[in-house]
Amino acid sequence: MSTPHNSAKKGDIAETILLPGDPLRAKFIADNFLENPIQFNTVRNMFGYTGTYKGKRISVMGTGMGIPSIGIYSYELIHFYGVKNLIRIGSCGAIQDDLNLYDVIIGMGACTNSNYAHQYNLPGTYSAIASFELLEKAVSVAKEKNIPVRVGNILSSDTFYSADDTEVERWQKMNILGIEMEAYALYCNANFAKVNALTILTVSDSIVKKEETTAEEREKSFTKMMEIALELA
Ligand SMILES: O=P(O)(O)O[C@H]1O[C@H](CO)[C@@H](O)[C@H]1O
Ligand SMILES: O=c1cc[nH]c(=O)[nH]1
Repeated sequence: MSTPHNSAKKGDIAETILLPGDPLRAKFIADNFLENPIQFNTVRNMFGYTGTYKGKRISVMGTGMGIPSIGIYSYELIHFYGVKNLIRIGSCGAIQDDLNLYDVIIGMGACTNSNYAHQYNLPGTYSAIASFELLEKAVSVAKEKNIPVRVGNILSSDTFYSADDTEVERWQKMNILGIEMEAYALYCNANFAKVNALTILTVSDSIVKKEETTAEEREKSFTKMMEIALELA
């Protein structure tokens, strides 16, 4: 069985999967961290691999950028491939002054400016939250590895380039730590299906301090969040 976006057969994908936006970050993880990785997807160059890490079966696959893209991939992983633990490992723009490049953030919840949750026809707004089980485990792995993490609320934005240059300040006042573009949809899909999801982010740029990393650094050097996520299988 395959889908329009994934050529994997049922059983090719592990119950736990790491989900970077960038498919080349998925390849980097397979090449550098997985034992015996086997590639299960190349459709649209959205590379996906399954291997083992410290003897445990785990997969990694790109999701592309933005809510519609991760919405498709995570839905298929959950409903067609039986994936139970979905861990996004992404980059984000920090919007608090005390966050620096390469800091690791765990998204306990995600706000959004997207309409993704309208599909559920809820009589109110939906708070998209992470799995407590994965969150607790990630925090304890980070402590064991001596990796400082900030746990809090993030923003999944539909825009990378916004027409409104005053909006960041308002999210900042609500104690949002960083802005990325996928977690909200991942959390909606996971909660709707009653499976586990978590988002771990590395600060790739500071929107407030006007500092940024390069594209190559975003692909290859965000290893602290990868080391935490790999232990969650
Ligand atoms: O580095 P990734 O995981 O792609 O995450 C962030 O980077 C992209 C924008 O540059 C968006 O996908 C955003 O969420
Ligand atoms: O979505 C994103 C990702 C990284 N940096 C940003 O400013 N936004």
